[in-house]
Amino acid sequence: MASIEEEIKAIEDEISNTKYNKATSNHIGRLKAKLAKIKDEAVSRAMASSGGGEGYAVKKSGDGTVVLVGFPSVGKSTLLNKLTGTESETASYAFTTLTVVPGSMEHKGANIQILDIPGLIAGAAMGKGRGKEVIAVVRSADLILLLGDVYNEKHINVLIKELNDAGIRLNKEKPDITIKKTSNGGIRFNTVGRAGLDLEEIRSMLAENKVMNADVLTRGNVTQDDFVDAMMGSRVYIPAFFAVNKVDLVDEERRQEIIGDVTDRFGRPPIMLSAHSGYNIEHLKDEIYNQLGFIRIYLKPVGGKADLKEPLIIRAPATVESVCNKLHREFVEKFRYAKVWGDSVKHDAQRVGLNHTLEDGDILTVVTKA
Ligand SMILES: Nc1nc2c(ncn2[C@@H]2O[C@H](COP(=O)(O)OP(=O)(O)OP(=O)(O)O)[C@@H](O)[C@H]2O)c(=O)[nH]1
Ligand SMILES: [K+]
Ligand SMILES: [Mg+2]
Repeated sequence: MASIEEEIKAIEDEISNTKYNKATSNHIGRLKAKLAKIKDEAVSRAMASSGGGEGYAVKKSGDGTVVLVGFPSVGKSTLLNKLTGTESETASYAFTTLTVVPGSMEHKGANIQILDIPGLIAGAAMGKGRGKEVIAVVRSADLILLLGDVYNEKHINVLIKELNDAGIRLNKEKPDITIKKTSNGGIRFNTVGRAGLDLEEIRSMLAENKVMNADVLTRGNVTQDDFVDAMMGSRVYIPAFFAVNKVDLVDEERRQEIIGDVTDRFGRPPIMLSAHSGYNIEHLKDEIYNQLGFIRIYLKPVGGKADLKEPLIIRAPATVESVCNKLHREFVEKFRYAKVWGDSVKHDAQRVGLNHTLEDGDILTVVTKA
């Protein structure tokens, strides 16, 4: 019997050797669904049997959490220390860091949690190295900082593949797909806007998972891969960017070569860093702040003046409810209504409810029951 690796390889080969067209689309969809099933099973089996037990319990804190992901010894801990003043152990040998080390960075009024973790190696999604623990932490990130160094930028594809195998989708919106299993009636498919898929393809993919009856709703142009992800579940969608450390060790020509390489492989240029010399560290802080998508909300007590000096910092999209939750849980429990001045409303002092979405610079008053 073929090993799982061989089975996976055979399906991957068949998918890439089959041209996608009307005649083959159902078959390809079926293969993709089958591949996802085998891979997910292999991953959960490997994870269940690999050591490490509990994983690391790290409480998220602050206004957003960034996880530093990279091969051993690219300088994750050195960078954490530089950004946050933490003292995570650093050394020239691989797997110096064996747990999660949290630090916190103040930038432009935001309090950002940064997590330093053990190095990630090929096979991590299957539990290799500290894969099990590392993947669990990465899945909880609000933002992933992929870190390489000047010697290994070509391996960026390995990082992306491991995260992908672990169900982590980078820089991608979660596709809008609802699959509701039913007890009869076959597959019913509704779509809002131009659908990327047709009923037959959807039927083939679901059949591979032994789902014969379901109501399916998609919005926008979704692909087969998106559909398989929705069907399998447990996928996370996280923004990420790439930085290359230790640029102090190479000349300008090599730097340009690295920038070209990463741009080709990742689709966007990296931030070139030196955690040792501090080169581009301020730029990196700005990038982290921007990528987390913070907005500022100015709070105005009932009958008082708005505090225009110290806004509340929160990630977009933010509703009145999420701001209330950040302030104190009583605000939600005793909520009557809120008043808003700013871009998110048509007129000043507009009354809104908990599910109103706020915009950067809004002024907010929350009125509670006595
Ligand atoms: N030249 C140079 N060396 C660096 C830089 N940043 C880190 N290093 C060195 O690279 C080595 C590895 O650094 P660490 O911070 O331990 O790397 P890590 O990614 O945390 O490693 P693991 O925890 O083992 O995965 C150490 O010897 C650091 O001093 C840098 O900007 N320039
Ligand atoms: K190291
Ligand atoms: Mg380390």
